[in-house]
Amino acid sequence: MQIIAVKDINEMSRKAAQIIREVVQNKPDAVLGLATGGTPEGTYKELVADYREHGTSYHKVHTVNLDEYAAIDPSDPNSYHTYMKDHFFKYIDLPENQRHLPNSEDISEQACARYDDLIASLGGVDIQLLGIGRNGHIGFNEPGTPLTIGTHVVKLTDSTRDANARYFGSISEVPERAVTMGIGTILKSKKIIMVVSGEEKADAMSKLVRASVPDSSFPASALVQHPNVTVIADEPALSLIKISKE
Ligand SMILES: N[C@@H]1[C@@H](O)[C@H](O)[C@@H](COP(=O)(O)O)O[C@@H]1O
Repeated sequence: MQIIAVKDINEMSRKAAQIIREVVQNKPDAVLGLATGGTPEGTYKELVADYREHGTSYHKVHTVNLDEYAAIDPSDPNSYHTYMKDHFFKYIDLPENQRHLPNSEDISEQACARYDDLIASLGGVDIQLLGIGRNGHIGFNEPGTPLTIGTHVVKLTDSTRDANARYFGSISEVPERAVTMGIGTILKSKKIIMVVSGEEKADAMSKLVRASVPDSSFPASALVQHPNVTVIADEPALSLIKISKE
């Protein structure tokens, strides 16, 4: 796991966007695994700015998102379908039928399996963008989730619902379940980049750096098994870790 230490969220976003842009430039029909949450917002802004300035095209790209709330209307302002449209898709030339998110309305096992099949049929994810939850979740793989499974439905923990209550107004409005790529799905990606920003992630970041074996009580630790992971973390997120300046 390579760790890139940056000053702040702006530098983190520029770096992450640069890595994603290079993948698309080298492979115009790349499959991009995308994430939501507050942390990647700046990454999408940078990619949109790059699209406008340099015309990096997405017309052959497919995107597959990590997760979506269960039983939420895709047009709901808090759905991840809406998030992706508002932060990225509406600004770029990515055709609508090449944007894929987990089905929020059909959360059957078959629908989950179909999502993994779809990813496989596209040739797999070339680069997967990840954030991290305060409890170490990736996607919506909460602590305790087996580290080998594919796309599935999860019951969200109180910590995750509390962290996302800021979007919904109150915790009671936050859906209780979500559909997420499993860690097994995520680990099949050819390259993974994780963006981590802010002091509230410092504890998770220090656990991640110390992780040497996959441990389902801290899902992000599964990444130690993957050969191509880059974590871009800012100073506040790294505040509990001593990094040599030499
Ligand atoms: N499902 C998303 C995750 O994919 C994301 O990584 C996490 C952290 O979000 P934030 O970046 O807002 O802290 O939030 C949600 O739970």
